[in-house]
Amino acid sequence: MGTPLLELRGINKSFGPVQVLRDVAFQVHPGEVTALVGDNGAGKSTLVKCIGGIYPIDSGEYLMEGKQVHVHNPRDAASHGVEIVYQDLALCDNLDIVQNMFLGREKKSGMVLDEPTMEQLAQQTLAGLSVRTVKSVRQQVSSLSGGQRQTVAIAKAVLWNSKLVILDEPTAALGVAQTQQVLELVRRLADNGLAVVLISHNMNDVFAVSDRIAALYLGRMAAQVKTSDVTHSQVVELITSGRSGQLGLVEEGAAA
Ligand SMILES: Nc1ncnc2c1ncn2[C@@H]1O[C@H](COP(=O)(O)OP(=O)(O)OP(=O)(O)O)[C@@H](O)[C@H]1O
Repeated sequence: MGTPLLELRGINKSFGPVQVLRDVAFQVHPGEVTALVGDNGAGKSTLVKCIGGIYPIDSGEYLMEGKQVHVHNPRDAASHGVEIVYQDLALCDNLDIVQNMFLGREKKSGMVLDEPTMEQLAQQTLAGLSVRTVKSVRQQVSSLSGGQRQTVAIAKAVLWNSKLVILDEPTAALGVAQTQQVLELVRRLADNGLAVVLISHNMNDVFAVSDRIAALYLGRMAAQVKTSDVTHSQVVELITSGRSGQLGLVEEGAAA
């Protein structure tokens, strides 16, 4: 395996007296989907927010393409090509797809908004992701289905020359067919060369699209394994007890 796109070493994060992340190591490779799994409260969101610059890390190293970087805020993270699609999607219902994709980062031609360029870039991005479910980029977001909204949020994230896209439970609120479409899109992002992190509680989704699985247990990285090397039940064990056979945590922290 080449140099990881993102590598975290020895990450610690506390909120007051509560240590939420302990000595966490995490690697994400370009062209791969890495599933980030763990029980409620394991620390997945906190880890992702540290990667995205929303929470400062207390200690540890953050490397992009092998070089240490300092990420203090979301803008720093974006400058390194990191984009996060949160569960609430942060889309504005009263705006259309183009307006949403460029919200806060509008392109201008002189003093006025460069609508033709933004429209063209939005179309190109959706076409590049082989998205055919959206009829017009001038459609209001309020008129879109849950799956289409997720697609727009993902397209918005890849519009900015991103290298790493982190998706927080993208299929949580979707039906079967829409879940399938979103999973196909997730796979396509990686096949286009992006590094993708997928937070998911759904083992079927994890096994359907991921190349690797990183399992957090009580704020510690229990294991990071190739998906093809493990079974569903091993991953469930890693999630629930931090250990499965030879895999996982050994000393305190593991229930086994
Ligand atoms: N801002 C905060 N202040 C204090 N404690 C926090 C804060 N954010 C998270 N925590 C605590 O950190 C732990 C990990 O939470 P986190 O949300 O990262 O877990 P998670 O794995 O994403 O869980 P879920 O699957 O339920 O979203 C929890 O015990 C939570 O209560």
